[in-house]
Amino acid sequence: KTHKFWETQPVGQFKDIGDTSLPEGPIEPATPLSEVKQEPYNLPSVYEWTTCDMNSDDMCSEVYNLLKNNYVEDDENMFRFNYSKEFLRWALRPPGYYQSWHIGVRAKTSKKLVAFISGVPARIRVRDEVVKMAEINFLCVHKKLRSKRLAPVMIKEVTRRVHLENIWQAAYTAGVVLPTPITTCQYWHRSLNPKKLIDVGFSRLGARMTMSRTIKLYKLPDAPITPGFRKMEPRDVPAVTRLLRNYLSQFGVATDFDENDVEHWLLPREDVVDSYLVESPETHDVTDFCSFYTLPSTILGNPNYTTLKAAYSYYNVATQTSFLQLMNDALIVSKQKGFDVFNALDVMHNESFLKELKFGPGDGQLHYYLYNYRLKSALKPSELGLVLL
Ligand SMILES: CCCCCCCCCCCCCC(=O)CSCCNC(=O)CCNC(=O)[C@H](O)C(C)(C)COP(=O)(O)OP(=O)(O)OC[C@H]1O[C@@H](n2cnc3c(N)ncnc32)[C@H](O)[C@@H]1OP(=O)(O)O
Ligand SMILES: CCOC(=O)c1cnc2ccc(OC)cc2c1SCCC#N
Repeated sequence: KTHKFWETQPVGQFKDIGDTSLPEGPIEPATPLSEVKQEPYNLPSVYEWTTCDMNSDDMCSEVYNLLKNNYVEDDENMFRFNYSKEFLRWALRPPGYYQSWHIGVRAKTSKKLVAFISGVPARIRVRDEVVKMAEINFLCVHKKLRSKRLAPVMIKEVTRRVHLENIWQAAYTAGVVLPTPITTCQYWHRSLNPKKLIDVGFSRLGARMTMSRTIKLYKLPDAPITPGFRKMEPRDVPAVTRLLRNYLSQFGVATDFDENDVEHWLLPREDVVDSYLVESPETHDVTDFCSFYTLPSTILGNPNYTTLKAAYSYYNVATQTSFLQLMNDALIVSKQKGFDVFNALDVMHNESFLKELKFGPGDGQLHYYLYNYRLKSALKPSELGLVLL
C-alpha cells in the first residue's frame, strides 16, 4: 500500500521499521517562525477556510452537526460517534488552547461547514523527555466530499498553524493503519444493558443462554462497595494530581498533567466526564481514583433504538483499593447513570481487570501515532499512559 501523502511527512516510515540506527526523538528540526508558511494552504476554489469559535453556540452547533452526520462509524456501520456540544467545548478548550487550531472548511456559495480538524496543546512525556505537542482530533470530511484528497490539505494546514505557535510534534490516534503506529490497542466492552446490545445486534445471546440468564450474568450492585468512594471535587485537585503523576511516571509515553490540567480534564462535568476517588475514612488521604467520559453513538438503521449511551474508561489509579474493586465500582456507578456499555482500551494496567470484570474484546483496533518524533521501538499498550478522546 503506498501512502502518497504520509510518505512526504516527518513520521516513522514503514521502510524504516527495525532500523535501530535511527535516533529516538524529533525527525525534523524546529524551524525559525519566519520560515513557516505565513498564508493558509490552497483549497479547491469552491471552498474556504474558517476558524471555529467553539464559544459561539451557532459555530459549536455547526461542528456538532457535521460530526454527528459524518464522523467515525464502526466497520459494520452499526454506530456513529455522536460527541455532544458540551463534550466538544470541553475537549477543544483546555488550558492554553488556540482558537486558530479549530479549523473548518466551508463551501463558498452555501457557507455550509463541510470539513473540520482540531488541535489542542498538551505536554506529553516520551520516556524522559517532556515534549510540547498538539493533540489532533475530530478530523472530518463530509461524506459527499470523500476521496478528493482534502484530508492532506487539512492536515498540512493544522500543521502550519501549530508550527506558528512554535510546536513541532503531535499525537493522534486512528482506526486506520498509517505510517507508523507507536502502539496498537484493542477496545474492550463491558455490557451494562445486555438486552439493548443484543437487540441492536452488537452482542449475541451466548450458546445455551437465555436473555434472563444473560441479564443476570451482567447484573451489578445498586451502589459502589468501597468505603470512602465519592465524586471528585475541586478541593481534591492537588491530591489527584499527585496520585496521577506518580502513576503515569511508569509508562513510556504519558500525559504530563499538572494541577491546571487535572482541573480541566478530570473535574466532573455532567454528561461529559465523571470522576470518583477513594478518601480513606481513617486518614482522609486520597488513595484511589477512577474516571470515565461520556460518548454516545447514533445507532444506525435500527427501528427501535436511536442512541447508544457509552462510557469510556479514562484515567484510573489504585494504590490501596484493589484495581478490580475500584473498576467494579466504576461499572456500578456507570450502570446507575444509565450507560448501556462501559468501554476500555487495553492501555496502562487495564488488562488486569478486563476479563475478570466481564469485558469482551471488540473487533476494532486503535492505533496511536506521534508526528515528527521517532521511537526506537514500538510500545506495548501496557506501556502507554495516554488516552485521547
Ligand atoms: C507539529 C503538528 C503536526 C499536526 C498534524 C499531525 C498529523 C495529524 C493527522 C490527522 C489525525 C486525525 C486524528 C483523528 O481525527 C481521530 S481518527 C478519526 C478520523 N476521522 C474519521 O474517520 C471520520 C470519518 N472519515 C472522514 O471524515 C474521512 O474519511 C477522513 C477525513 C478521515 C479522510 O478523508 P478522505 O476523503 O477519506 O481521504 P482523502 O481526503 O482523499 O485523503 C486520503 C489521505 O488521507 C489519509 N487518511 C485517511 N484517514 C486518515 C486519518 N484518520 N488520519 C490521518 N490520515 C488519514 C489517507 O491515508 C490518505 O493519505 P495517503 O495517500 O498518504 O495514505
Ligand atoms: C457496544 C460497543 O461498541 C461501542 O461502544 C461503539 C460505539 N460507537 C462506535 C462508533 C464508531 C466506531 O468506529 C470505530 C466504533 C464504535 C463502537 S466500538 C469502538 C469504540 C469503543 N469501545
